[in-house]
Amino acid sequence: MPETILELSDASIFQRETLILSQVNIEIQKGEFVYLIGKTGTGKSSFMKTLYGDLPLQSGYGQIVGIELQNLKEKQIPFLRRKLGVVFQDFKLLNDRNVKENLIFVLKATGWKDKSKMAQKIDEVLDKVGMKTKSFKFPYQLSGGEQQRVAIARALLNDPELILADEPTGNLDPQTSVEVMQVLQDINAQGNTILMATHDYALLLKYPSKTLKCDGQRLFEVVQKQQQAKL
Ligand SMILES: Nc1ncnc2c1ncn2[C@@H]1O[C@H](COP(=O)(O)OP(=O)(O)OP(=O)(O)O)[C@@H](O)[C@H]1O
Repeated sequence: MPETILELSDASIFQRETLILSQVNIEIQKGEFVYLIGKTGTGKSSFMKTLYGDLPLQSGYGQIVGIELQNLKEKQIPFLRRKLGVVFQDFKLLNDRNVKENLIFVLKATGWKDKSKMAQKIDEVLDKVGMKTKSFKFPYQLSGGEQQRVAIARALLNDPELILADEPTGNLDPQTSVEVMQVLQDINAQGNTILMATHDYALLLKYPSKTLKCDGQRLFEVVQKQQQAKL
């Protein structure tokens, strides 16, 4: 039975009074890897922000990981974020502490108390992204690709039902982008559902998958053939 992790119907996305996207009708099923593409300024980040509760859904229906977006209350946002893993272009690691401490910070903030369980979880997520041996490094001692791997590990800490990655390779060179993408592919192969906003058409061609496109205030699915024709 497919499980719908994300569903929007007749939804509109606004930045204050400005309409960014309208008549959004999409679904993402458990286990899918979905790209979100579109020219700069077409609304990818606004869409992502709506999904993690940073922008209110002002009109239409939306549910994400079982939580309705249109009536989302301020106090439900931490609960929503705990069910999501969010990865940003600029990593957003805390520079004043090492990798392990960055992960402990998130675990504590999300209610974990048992030290041995925390250590076990940290080992597990760092292992998944190939960073187990670097847990004592500070972010500034790591390459961009390594920092993004740690950010992906951090997103995995609470076994998220959906990972939202907003331009995760945007600050990385092409080779490192492929390496980070391979980590995301491996995580997806292990059952994680991923929505990734990207500008990187080389990745789309190398790792074809379901693709949503923002264009002309609309968000719609495109097929790979069309993407290639437009390159
Ligand atoms: N805080 C804000 N207040 C008002 N308008 C905003 C705000 N943030 C973004 N916008 C506008 O919303 C539109 C969509 O921006 P958004 O950042 O969602 O696009 P994007 O597709 O993610 O672009 P990029 O690829 O450059 O990140 C743009 O016209 C932008 O100017």
